[in-house]
Amino acid sequence: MKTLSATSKTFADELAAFCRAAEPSPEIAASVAAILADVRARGDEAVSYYAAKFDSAKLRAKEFRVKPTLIADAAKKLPAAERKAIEAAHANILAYNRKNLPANWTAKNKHGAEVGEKFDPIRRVGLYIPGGQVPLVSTVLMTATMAKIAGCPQIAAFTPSDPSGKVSPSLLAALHIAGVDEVYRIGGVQAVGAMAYGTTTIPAVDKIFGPGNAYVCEAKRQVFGTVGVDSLPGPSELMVIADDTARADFVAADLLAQAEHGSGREKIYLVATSQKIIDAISGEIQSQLKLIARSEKTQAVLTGGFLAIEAPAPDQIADIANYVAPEHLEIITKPAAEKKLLRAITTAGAIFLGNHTPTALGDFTAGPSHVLPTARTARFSSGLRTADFMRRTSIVRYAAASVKKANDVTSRFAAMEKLDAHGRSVKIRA
Ligand SMILES: NC(=O)c1ccc[n+]([C@@H]2O[C@H](COP(=O)([O-])OP(=O)(O)OC[C@H]3O[C@@H](n4cnc5c(N)ncnc54)[C@H](O)[C@@H]3O)[C@@H](O)[C@H]2O)c1
Ligand SMILES: N[C@H](CO)Cc1c[nH]c[nH+]1
Ligand SMILES: [Zn+2]
Repeated sequence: MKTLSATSKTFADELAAFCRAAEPSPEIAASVAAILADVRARGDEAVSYYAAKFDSAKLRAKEFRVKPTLIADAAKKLPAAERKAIEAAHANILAYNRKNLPANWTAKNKHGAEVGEKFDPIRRVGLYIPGGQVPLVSTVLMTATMAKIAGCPQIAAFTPSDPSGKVSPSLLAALHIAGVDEVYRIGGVQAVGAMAYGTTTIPAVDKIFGPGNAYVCEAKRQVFGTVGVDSLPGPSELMVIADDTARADFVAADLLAQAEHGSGREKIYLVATSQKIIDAISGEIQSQLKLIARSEKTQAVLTGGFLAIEAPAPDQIADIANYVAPEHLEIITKPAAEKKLLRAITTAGAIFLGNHTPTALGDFTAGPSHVLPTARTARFSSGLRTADFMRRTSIVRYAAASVKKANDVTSRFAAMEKLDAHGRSVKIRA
């Protein structure tokens, strides 16, 4: 763990350097570009090659797609307790995301013409469901649910298989419950390439959704333009802002939870109002680390990806949070400070308030999607929601009376832009 004081002269540079380490390195960018180019050139053959190389899975093209019967079967055999959990989370996610379904609208402009917007589902969407370290069953619900609410007619999901070609049965069951039956046992950059360019067996999608490790995230960045991408949700991040009302054991548990994801590039930040609080939480982290499974990968994040910052003043804390733009932000402070911080912090992916709101609730079941921007991209993008699965089209209708009212304005613009034919096309109707 690295500890900084927000009042030190070198603080801004040190914080910037720490954050830069979350961005994809030139080496990652170059290797991703090479894989994407190969998938574009060789299609299925390249997808098979990289599935063998990175996932040790020997897959022929005709085996990429998971048979729909296998997906339905996984749902049938799902243990009752797992079904109950998936259905309960699904209900919350559905309810939350139905609220952000955009509605068509029309209004009259100053000329009396009709103007408005209509929203349509994107025709074919691809969902990336991470599965390199562990199968993220919840990501199925956090993406597919919104695609369904939006009404996307074609939804294809991609997730890496294990070396024997198997995909987690719980993940397949979640896909069935969410209503997705086009599933490919392909992950990583090769899955993003297949979604973007299409192959003989995998039709290209119009937009790619979902989180992934640094390679997957960089691949999405590189294919943007050929296809749409939702945002850049990469390795998980959490910043906890804690004063002396924060329970050290709770904060430690939450930091360990996001460090646990295991790609090795996760980032955790503790911003505390005193060194005493940092010490108490660090002590808790060390004792709780002994209690969790897969602790070596978590330990690696604690060593290289954990930054503690002592910052006593709320303004300073808000500046730090706005700079880092963390994927998840927990604010565990006295009510007055919470109110101030909530107003001043404008760039976090998702905010969790108080001692009883661990980020894991948002990961699994609270309602908003856990697909959230990382690596400072929350400065300009937000978490996934239903509208991301839709296209918006503006609509305009002038009648003879309203076009007359617009003629003066359009002829002036046509003159300023020296575009005579533009002006004439309105004048001829006025
Ligand atoms: N920001 C979010 O919204 C969000 C949500 C959920 C999960 N996550 C993050 O998603 C990540 C999931 O990572 P994961 O690794 O478990 O699964 P993943 O499915 O994202 O990536 C696994 C794939 O990466 C590819 N890969 C591995 N090493 C490679 C290399 N050297 N070169 C090229 N490709 C390589 C392999 O093809 C493998 O199938 C975690 O970091 C987690 O924190 C983020
Ligand atoms: N914390 C991840 C988002 O960064 C979401 C997740 C899924 N499963 C567990 N956690
Ligand atoms: Zn998580």
